[in-house]
Amino acid sequence: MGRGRRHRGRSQRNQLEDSKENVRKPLKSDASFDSNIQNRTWSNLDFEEYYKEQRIVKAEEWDSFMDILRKPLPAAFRVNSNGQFCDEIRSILENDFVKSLQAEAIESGELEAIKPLPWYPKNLAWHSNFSRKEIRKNHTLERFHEFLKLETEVGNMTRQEAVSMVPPLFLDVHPDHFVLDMCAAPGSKTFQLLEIIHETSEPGSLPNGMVVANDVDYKRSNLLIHQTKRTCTTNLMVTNNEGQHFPSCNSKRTLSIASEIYHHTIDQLLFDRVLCDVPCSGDGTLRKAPDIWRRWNSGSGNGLHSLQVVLAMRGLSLLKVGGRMIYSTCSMNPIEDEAVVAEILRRCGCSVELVDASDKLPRLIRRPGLKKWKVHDRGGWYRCYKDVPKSQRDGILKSMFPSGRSDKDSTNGGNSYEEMASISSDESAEEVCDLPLERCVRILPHDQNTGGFFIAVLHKVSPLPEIQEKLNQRRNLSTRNRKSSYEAVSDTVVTKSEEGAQEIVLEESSASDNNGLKPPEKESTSKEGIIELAQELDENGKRKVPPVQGKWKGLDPVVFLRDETVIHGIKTFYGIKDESFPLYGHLVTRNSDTSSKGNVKRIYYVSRSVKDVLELNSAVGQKIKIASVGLKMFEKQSARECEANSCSFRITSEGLPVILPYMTKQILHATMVDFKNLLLHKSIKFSDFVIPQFGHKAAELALGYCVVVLDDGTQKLGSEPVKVNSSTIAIGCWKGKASLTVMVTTIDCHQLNQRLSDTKSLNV
Ligand SMILES: C[S@@+](CC[C@H](N)C(=O)[O-])C[C@H]1O[C@@H](n2cnc3c(N)ncnc32)[C@H](O)[C@@H]1O
Repeated sequence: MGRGRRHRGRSQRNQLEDSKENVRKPLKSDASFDSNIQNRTWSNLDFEEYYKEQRIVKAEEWDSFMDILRKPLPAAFRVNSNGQFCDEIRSILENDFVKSLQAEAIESGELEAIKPLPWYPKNLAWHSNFSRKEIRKNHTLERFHEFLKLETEVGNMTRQEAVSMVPPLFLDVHPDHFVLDMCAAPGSKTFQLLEIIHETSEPGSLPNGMVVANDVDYKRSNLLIHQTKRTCTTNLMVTNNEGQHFPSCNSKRTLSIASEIYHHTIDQLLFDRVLCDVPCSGDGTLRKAPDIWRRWNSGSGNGLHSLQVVLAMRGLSLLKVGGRMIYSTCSMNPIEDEAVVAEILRRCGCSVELVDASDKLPRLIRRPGLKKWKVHDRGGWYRCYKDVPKSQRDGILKSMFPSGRSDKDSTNGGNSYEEMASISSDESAEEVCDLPLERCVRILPHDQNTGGFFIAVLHKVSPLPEIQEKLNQRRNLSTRNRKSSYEAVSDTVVTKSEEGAQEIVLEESSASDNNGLKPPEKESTSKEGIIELAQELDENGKRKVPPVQGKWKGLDPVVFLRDETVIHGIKTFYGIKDESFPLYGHLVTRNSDTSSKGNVKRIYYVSRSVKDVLELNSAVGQKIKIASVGLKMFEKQSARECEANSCSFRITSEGLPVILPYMTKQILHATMVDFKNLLLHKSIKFSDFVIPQFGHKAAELALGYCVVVLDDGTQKLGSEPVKVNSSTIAIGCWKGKASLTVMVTTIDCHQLNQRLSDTKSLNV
């Protein structure tokens, strides 16, 4: 059991393989050069000229900087802190692999042992540096590689670039926070955020907070959904809005008739924390994506600057006063980094502060943000905006310069926000920004053998200036049509105006297999499909609750399951009491036909926080485009299985850890020997169990889904809920007429069996 368990179907694996950028290939060592890579170009003169001119490192460091960029990136991975076997895995890394590899390194003088990242808390993140050739030659490395492969496959470990692990650690997330991850796919940082949200939760208890993981790109969101499945969380909503237009769902502002009909407890969606990890040119990832050497030019950074500004501004609008936002990129380019931060500080005036994060993660080597830089395009270098010819001003914006001023601004004195930044006294010299940009965090590859990264921590101290809110809206509108060089942006979905809140679009949409996710399509604009809720009156002249339909074409609607027969059937069969684990109001489906005779196949459980946001979203006319929500907890059994019992839904592997503490029926307690036999043989006749009483108890259960809990001596048998703690091990099984059959994937059975063999402390 535990959060680490999940199924992984073939189609999902194929999707993973099909994915393109930013998604790691499964466990081929990053450090391995195959002949293909060796033949690639590992230089780009424009890149060298650009960064020399920007002085991102001192002249005497230049060679070390360039040398490391041409070396492959060490593989980095994290032990999932919510995984059930987190402590065991860390101990295997520290005591088994580190020691064996160190001994061998001393003997041969060649190998570098795997190492924990010194700045990552609790020794939970590691990196290793070896090639495939070395794996083939060394038995311990081969064993380590297999271990990493298996633990990643079953969800106990995650591959993630070291520097990409930093932003969630700077965000200071608490379990009761509402967190928005604005540009979230493929989801490695979302995974970390969820781990923090769940950090202090006892098994079965749900935190008050939640994460909204948004990404405009449907395919990449699908990867995120797959990746975060392993967290077994009910506190996640995956959305497909454009970040710069992410709705705040202000139900007070929208004159929505729907808000009279839908009950909602929060009246606006504001966040305690926002992670704004924007699309960028990505030259900090050169070591893992050497193709960038060939493609690099200064235009990509310039082309993304304004999108990055509007994304960050929207993030700040959605942030609660007192909240914190991280702006981050994996680019080393000041136009995408400091220039964006300077522009948002100018726009927000005193309402937003740049936080000095130098006391955070003291062992992480970082450099201060730049205070001066220049802008480059095909026409050459510009030191200030007034040098930019009129013909170039479409592409080169004044916000890209350290002062953020045009010539005209400086003669007129600028506006009150822009006065915060000034140009140096010598007008003809290079501009220097006097905002405290040194508080930004630059991570350079040669400092600790990583990729490059940029982070700014922002604190909202008061509401954004009203004028700025209006400007944001105008700028958002104008960027809506502007083409960005980032390919994902070309996929933008046209969103509706505020009036959309009054409309519900009646679009036919059928059930899909992936929590409502289907290929992306535009929000439906079919006129025939739109009905005004005001027209929907019943025979007594009262407004009827509208039929729930999908507003977003291509995505199934999220519908609360209200069917008493289904809910009662589940509660009775599994012995779940409402007061301990409320189902009503927390179950949703992605199919508008929720009658018991209808074709509801999957039922998702949502936390209280997610429920509140869903209700608010209904009230404002479904402005949030929801790709996936909650945790798949129940799945319809096959027709033959259904015949067997009164409840036609079985519990999913990912749902089991959450619901098990509240189940009082369909539970068996097995000794180690019978438990291991089940994992090994998958199906065992009642008469063949080693402990005959176990076989008898199994035979007495109702036909259908049941749970087998490994008995560690602490369980009281009877109708009490199972005493679940972090070391409880349980699997879902099918109780047939004569046998018990395991309903867990082969790889999960294998991994669990191995873990049980390794864990000597368990009672056998
Ligand atoms: C640097 S990646 C994010 C990586 C992610 N935070 C992680 O840790 O796995 C940037 C993401 O922004 C998304 N994106 C691009 N334009 C966007 C927009 N206008 N709104 C929201 N997401 C956008 C891209 O699809 C891409 O997945």
